[in-house]
Amino acid sequence: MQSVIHASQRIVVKVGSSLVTNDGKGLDHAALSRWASEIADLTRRGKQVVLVSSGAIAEGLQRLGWATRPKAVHELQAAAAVGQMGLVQAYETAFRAEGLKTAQVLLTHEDLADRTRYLNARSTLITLLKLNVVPIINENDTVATSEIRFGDNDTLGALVTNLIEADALIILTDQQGLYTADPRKHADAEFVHEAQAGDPRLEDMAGGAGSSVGTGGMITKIIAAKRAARSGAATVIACGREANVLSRLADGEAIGTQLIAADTPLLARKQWLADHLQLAGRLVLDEGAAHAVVHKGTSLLPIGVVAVEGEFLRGEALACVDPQGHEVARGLVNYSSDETRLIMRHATREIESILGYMGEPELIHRDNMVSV
Ligand SMILES: Nc1ncnc2c1ncn2[C@@H]1O[C@H](COP(=O)(O)OP(=O)(O)O)[C@@H](O)[C@H]1O
Ligand SMILES: N[C@@H](CCC(=O)OP(=O)(O)O)C(=O)O
Repeated sequence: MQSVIHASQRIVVKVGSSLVTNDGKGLDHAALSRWASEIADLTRRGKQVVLVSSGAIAEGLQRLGWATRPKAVHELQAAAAVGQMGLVQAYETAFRAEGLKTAQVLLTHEDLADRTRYLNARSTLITLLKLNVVPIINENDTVATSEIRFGDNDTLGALVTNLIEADALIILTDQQGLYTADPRKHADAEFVHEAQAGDPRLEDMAGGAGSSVGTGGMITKIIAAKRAARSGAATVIACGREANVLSRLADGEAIGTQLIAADTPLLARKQWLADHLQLAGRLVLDEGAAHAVVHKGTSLLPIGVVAVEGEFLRGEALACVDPQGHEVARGLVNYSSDETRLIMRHATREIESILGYMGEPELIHRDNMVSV
């Protein structure tokens, strides 16, 4: 088995808090220098690399002399703001020693949920890569509140992978990769060398965070791989403490767990629809409409809707659920909630007589809808 990284041109590398801060003991400058030198090696091979780095909160706690992680969000945000300074300073120094420039990019979920800001973030990142600059990305913790957070940087790494249509996502952590159970708790857990991203059995193997500073654990990495696969990217989960891990992967050495993308990549706009929208309500579809949307890829017509939940405006994102309540699709609605309540269960030709005007014939057009 050869690592997919060998043939990957554009790569997102994510490093977790436990690695970056030496399990919360303070920035691991030696590790940062190693990764910088390996990323420089990758760029010399013609690859483009984006780094998603955690560690701001853990480093902030250390700098502020706080022994325990506070619960209050504003204190965590303050710690992140302090720690982020240390983080970017350390990366800038480490990459400068390799002759590479860095750029700090802080993102929130809202930035990616807004189509214009999403496209701006995409073109900025691609411009930086063309300029041979290494973008260093983290969540903008200072402004992100709980409802709008990515929550963990594994998710952020996957969304950045989709955003720039990278070929691969490498998640560096404190384990060799994925085991059949958390190796900290199960000494007999077996190593998983390769699997398909999105295989539901992987989610049963993965547990929560292993250290006091990591947040997501293995489960967020497995879900990140599933998301990255939506744009056709493979994910490698490997140990960031392994010598020359990135260069060896680029040589083709099969280290870590490789999660291959099986599905055909979704079109960029559909990926954005699937991942970045905050839902404003739900439409309950009848059996026939749910089947047509999922299996035939058709638009959703008002006649197939049996119930409307929530208050929303034209253009907002809605979940479409089948009669059993399972989400089958999501998309951008052409009518407000009040209008939708009036036209649901009616044929398209009746829209004009009910509303007094005729907008689009579909409630959600197939181009603005994605099955989930
Ligand atoms: N099936 C599994 N295989 C490997 N590690 C697992 C598994 N389930 C849970 N873990 C835990 O996930 C931890 C890595 O996640 P986390 O602590 O969030 O690190 P990071 O800061 O790198 O994101 C490991 O240290 C390990 O204890
Ligand atoms: N934005 C936060 C990220 C926290 C986080 O997701 O950490 P991890 O699980 O170690 O990747 C920080 O920099 O502290």
